[in-house]
Amino acid sequence: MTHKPGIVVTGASGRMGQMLVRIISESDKAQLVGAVERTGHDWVGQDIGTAMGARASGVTVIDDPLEAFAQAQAIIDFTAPEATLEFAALAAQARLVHVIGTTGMSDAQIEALTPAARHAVIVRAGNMSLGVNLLTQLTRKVAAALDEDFDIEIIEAHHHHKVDAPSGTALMLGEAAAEGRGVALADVADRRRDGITGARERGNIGFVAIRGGDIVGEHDVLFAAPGERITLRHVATDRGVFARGALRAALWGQGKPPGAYDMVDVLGLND
Ligand SMILES: NC(=O)C1=CN([C@@H]2O[C@H](COP(=O)(O)OP(=O)(O)OC[C@H]3O[C@@H](n4cnc5c(N)ncnc54)[C@H](O)[C@@H]3O)[C@@H](O)[C@H]2O)C=CC1
Ligand SMILES: O=C(O)C1=N[C@H](C(=O)O)C[C@H](O)C1
Repeated sequence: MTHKPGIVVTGASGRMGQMLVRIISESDKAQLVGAVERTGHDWVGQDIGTAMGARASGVTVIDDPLEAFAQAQAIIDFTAPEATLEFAALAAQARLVHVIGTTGMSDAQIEALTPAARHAVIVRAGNMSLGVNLLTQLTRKVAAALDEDFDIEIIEAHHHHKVDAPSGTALMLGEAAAEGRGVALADVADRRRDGITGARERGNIGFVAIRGGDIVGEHDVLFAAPGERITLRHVATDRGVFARGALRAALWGQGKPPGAYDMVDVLGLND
């Protein structure tokens, strides 16, 4: 019998957590061995399947990540920045593959993952879908082919519960566009527009965030010049695309040397 890597889902009651529990439970390549929620959450102590309104899974939601990680080969983590940093330290101690989908991390928080990546495989991406990771490659190429006559704007739309802006995906696309242009995103990002802003600065990369209803995730990269426009677009209609990508990353990371990776590595999309 082949060994199926054991996976812990952190933030198991969340929108992504529940989708991950479902996708892992249906997979014949991995097994769900743990579900973690924050202390005080109603689901702690309950079977994750039952809490989700499905069949009992035999996995109880607990609030002690260390105990959960002891059973596992990988954790899949779509939670919040502070929680992700805590999990990274624990996953590194246990030498687990840590798949990070959490967005809204500051530069300092991302930098703080570096020590953990010396001991464990970390796969982190603001978007785990195949489509968006292809879109980043296309964005880089189009940005490299066009000059600054083309204003670049990144427009993203998400559900009304989302707490961070711009989205992790928008920032990935912004990085790709900046890389294509040979500039640093930090030098050209235009993230705030309100009031008398003055005319748009040539060469800037603008970000626009829409929040409403149950939008899963939509991203447009607009290249607008006098007389013509190009739009590259990705629309996610089902969180399963992120969860399947994350599971693929957790399996891909098994046996890889410690380090910081992203979905471009997992999907083999390097140019
Ligand atoms: N990279 C990607 O492909 C995607 C990333 N995301 C990101 O994933 C994150 C979560 O998104 P959602 O599931 O929509 O949010 P959510 O709010 O539905 O779920 C987050 C869960 O994490 C739990 N949590 C927070 N702190 C915790 C802690 N210390 N210990 C254990 N659990 C803790 C919360 O109780 C909650 O259940 C966000 O940052 C979002 O932007 C979402 C979708 C795709
Ligand atoms: O919070 C979400 O929902 C999503 N977050 C990710 C992001 O910030 O880009 C990915 C996806 O768009 C859904």
